[in-house]
Amino acid sequence: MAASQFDRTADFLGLDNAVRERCKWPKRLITVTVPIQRDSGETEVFFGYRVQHHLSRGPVKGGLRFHPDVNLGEVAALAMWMNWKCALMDLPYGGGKGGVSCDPRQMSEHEMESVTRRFATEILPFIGPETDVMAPDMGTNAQTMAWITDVYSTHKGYLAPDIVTGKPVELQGSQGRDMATGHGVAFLITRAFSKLKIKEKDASAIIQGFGNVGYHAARTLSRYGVSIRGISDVTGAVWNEAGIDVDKLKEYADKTGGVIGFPDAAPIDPDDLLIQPCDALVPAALERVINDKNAQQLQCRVLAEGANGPTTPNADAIIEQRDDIFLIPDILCNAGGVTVSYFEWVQNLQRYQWTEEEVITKLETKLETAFEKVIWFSEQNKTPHRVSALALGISEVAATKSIRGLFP
Ligand SMILES: NC(=O)C1=CN([C@@H]2O[C@H](COP(=O)(O)OP(=O)(O)OC[C@H]3O[C@@H](n4cnc5c(N)ncnc54)[C@H](O)[C@@H]3O)[C@@H](O)[C@H]2O)C=CC1
Ligand SMILES: O=C(O)CCC(=O)C(=O)O
Repeated sequence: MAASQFDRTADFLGLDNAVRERCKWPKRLITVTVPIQRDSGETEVFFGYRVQHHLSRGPVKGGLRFHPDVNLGEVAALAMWMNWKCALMDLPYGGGKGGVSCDPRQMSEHEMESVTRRFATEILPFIGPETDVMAPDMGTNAQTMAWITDVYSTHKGYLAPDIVTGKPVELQGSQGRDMATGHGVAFLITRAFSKLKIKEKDASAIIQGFGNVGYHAARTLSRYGVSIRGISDVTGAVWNEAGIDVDKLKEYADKTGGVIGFPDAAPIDPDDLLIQPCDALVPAALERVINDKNAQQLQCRVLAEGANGPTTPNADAIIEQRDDIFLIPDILCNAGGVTVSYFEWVQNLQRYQWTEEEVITKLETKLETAFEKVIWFSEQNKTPHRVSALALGISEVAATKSIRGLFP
């Protein structure tokens, strides 16, 4: 998907073949084995990956994912998308992504810590505040980043908070990073609503995924007055036409392990959830969930891609034919996370902390600028929003590579 989106956009931009090839292929693909002792006493070997797509504009930046489906190809695609996202947001980074193929739902806290520390140790030679700065993604969180900070700092002999972002605030993490991605998704939905003349208090939303991105998107949207009708996670989906109390659902899901069984909403088939009428549909979990089977049936006004790669190219083609869906493409929609990660890195380099208000104000300014650029580009070039966002990101990277030149 990432490669075909790149090819389509590079064709549109008419990229010179030499630059095109240099933009397309990842610089480094690192695969490591991650042996740990499980609580049972048995040894298990996991596979871990880090892909550093390019370092032309600065260190690579991107999350670390723990999920059973993680593989080198997926991580490479996610790293490629990070390139264009960072460039679209005007952040001085290349794209990176990492992951360990493991199932956090089947692991104790101690086993998670062992996997994290061993993975960090294995990739130590390849990371650093000027080369590769990781952050949380699916299945990882602020605690994971704290363990990586500890491994790296112990190795260096001093505290190096700038080695990762998305750390706990107690360890010089940034105010606002935890909510940044979901808050950004919700903020951009309001920008799209304003273009479509939809009022928040009359609007409804459906959210797939109730983790970091889904929960904070739901929470912020409901604070704006949007009614959250349906929410799903790995345990199932729930529906309440009158609106779900997001804080209550969060309390319930934390206690029981998922949304299913929430007493103030009815169960609904997770696939059917995506095709219910709503003003905003937010896929905030997995890839390829909007595909050629359901794209024609979507009944949303705004499709806000909180997840990376939730829409297949076939579904894109269908959505482009429909003029009733306003797409906020992933590299724009979920860019709030990496933007506040950048703010965190800047604060860490300066050993200085900003307030939450400063962080969120700067975040919204950056998101608004990128959003308006994408809309402007689409109006000028009659291109779909995804192509516009990719074109803006890819052309920045191509320009950097061209001007730096190539050693003969
Ligand atoms: N955490 C961040 O700051 C950022 C995350 N993203 C992307 O957002 C997506 C979600 O990431 P996080 O919220 O961080 O992960 P997370 O691990 O905090 O939450 C993932 C959620 O998805 C749910 N889920 C898993 N399988 C599902 C299924 N089959 N149906 C419905 N829900 C399912 C899980 O139960 C969980 O609620 C990923 O694509 C990630 O790459 C993008 C930008 C930044
Ligand atoms: O915060 C970061 O550095 C990376 C976030 C991320 O992995 C993403 O935007 O997909």
